[in-house]
Amino acid sequence: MKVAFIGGGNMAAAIVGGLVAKGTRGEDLLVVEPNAKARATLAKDYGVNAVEAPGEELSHAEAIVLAVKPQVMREAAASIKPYVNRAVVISIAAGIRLGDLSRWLGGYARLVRTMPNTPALVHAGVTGLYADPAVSEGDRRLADTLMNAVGATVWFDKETDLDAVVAVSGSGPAYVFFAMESLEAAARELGLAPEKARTLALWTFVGAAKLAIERNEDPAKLRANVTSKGGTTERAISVMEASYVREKIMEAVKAAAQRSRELGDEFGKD
Ligand SMILES: NC(=O)C1=CN([C@@H]2O[C@H](COP(=O)(O)OP(=O)(O)OC[C@H]3O[C@@H](n4cnc5c(N)ncnc54)[C@H](OP(=O)(O)O)[C@@H]3O)[C@@H](O)[C@H]2O)C=CC1
Ligand SMILES: O=C(O)[C@@H]1CCC=N1
Repeated sequence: MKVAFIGGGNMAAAIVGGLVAKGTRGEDLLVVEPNAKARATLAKDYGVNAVEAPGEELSHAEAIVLAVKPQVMREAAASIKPYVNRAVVISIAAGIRLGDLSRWLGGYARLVRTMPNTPALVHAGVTGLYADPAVSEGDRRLADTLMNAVGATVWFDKETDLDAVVAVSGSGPAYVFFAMESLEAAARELGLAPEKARTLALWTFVGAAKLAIERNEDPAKLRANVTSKGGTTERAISVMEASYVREKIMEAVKAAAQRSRELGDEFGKD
């Protein structure tokens, strides 16, 4: 599959890296990226064709992934408009609505809105996808194949669900890293050596996630299995509950979804 990326930043690099590691040839990937250093890194690391500005070669792509910030999506869409005629266009931007994107592309309708996440780089991503009911099965399959190469895919029936997806799994890795940082910091405060603190914190996350996935059990049940009556976990959880940690996490995720809607309002205007 020939795929072009508009924007070669963090998320595009994660998807490109994941695709190349899975066997996609770098020469089948084109990245349009204004930053010379980012272009050089992508070309060196993955053997992709990296160019400064869109040109005729874009019209050979089967899929074009729009991987720029919501703030510059309108400008990026305008820059590729002359070359969009046979590709399915896949946006990974938070907030930007397909109706706005279609308008910027002169009424082009072969569009899929997605929300991937950075673990795509290690084939452990998860991507939420939405397309208008009029989008063909073939175009959906193409978008699914692309994102499925770097992790799991989950389709949604309502475009507004993508604002929830960005808040949960798009931004989610940052919440997990935040929790990792906190566990590591606590380990250090308890007197453990830094490298040992990190090993314990990281493997605790890997192990807990692996257990939850492989056993397919409710996390609440798995938590109960760790929590001995009158023991250490019970004490820790009681501190978290007294501080409303669960409620705060839920509040934070809802704030992220609200920000996604705001990005759509702010940067989707004409
Ligand atoms: N990071 C993440 O975890 C996730 C991000 N996303 C979405 O992915 C998109 C990109 O995010 P991210 O990769 O983090 O951002 P980055 O800033 O890392 O990457 C965007 C890249 O696009 C370049 N760029 C700017 N304008 C244009 C243009 N007109 N044409 C081509 N390239 C351009 C930027 O160059 P310069 O820096 O020089 O401006 C930059 O290198 C966003 O819309 C975000 O919502 C989705 C899921 C997860
Ligand atoms: O923070 C952001 O806006 C982007 C979208 C999801 C992850 N990063």
